[in-house]
Amino acid sequence: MTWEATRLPGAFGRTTLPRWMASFFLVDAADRTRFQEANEELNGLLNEQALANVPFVVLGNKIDIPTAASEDELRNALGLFSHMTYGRDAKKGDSSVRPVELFMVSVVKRMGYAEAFQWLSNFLK
Ligand SMILES: Nc1nc2c(ncn2[C@@H]2O[C@H](COP(=O)(O)OP(=O)(O)OP(=O)(O)O)[C@@H](O)[C@H]2O)c(=O)[nH]1
Repeated sequence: MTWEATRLPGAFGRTTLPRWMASFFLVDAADRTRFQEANEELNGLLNEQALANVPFVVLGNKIDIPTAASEDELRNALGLFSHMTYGRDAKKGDSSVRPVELFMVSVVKRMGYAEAFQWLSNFLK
């Protein structure tokens, strides 16, 4: 589980935050024992004022493991159904929804994350 990287803003302190362009949150989709912990950590970050307008790419990793959670299961476990997102095909511009999206990936098999970067590129132009 490698969400420590997304905690980096805290290390700078609230008054000296750099401007974040995007946040990546990597969850081990094959480790259901840590889904609750991941849910709390992610929702804490989503509620950070400094990250309010930052696109969140949530990566459900290790989908090459047959017992890994499905996208729906992980979305539900992380509470992502409650966050309105732009959707996979939508573009930047609708300020009423927040860019938070889940992508299922396998880092070792190099699967899935190209789509995530493609989606993110919609918000960095
Ligand atoms: N099967 C599979 N293994 C992976 C994948 N990505 C990383 N791993 C392996 O998972 C192992 C542990 O890595 P992580 O899950 O990132 O764990 P960590 O962040 O170091 O440690 P924790 O925070 O304690 O989970 C390593 O041996 C990685 O090679 C993947 O996509 N599929």
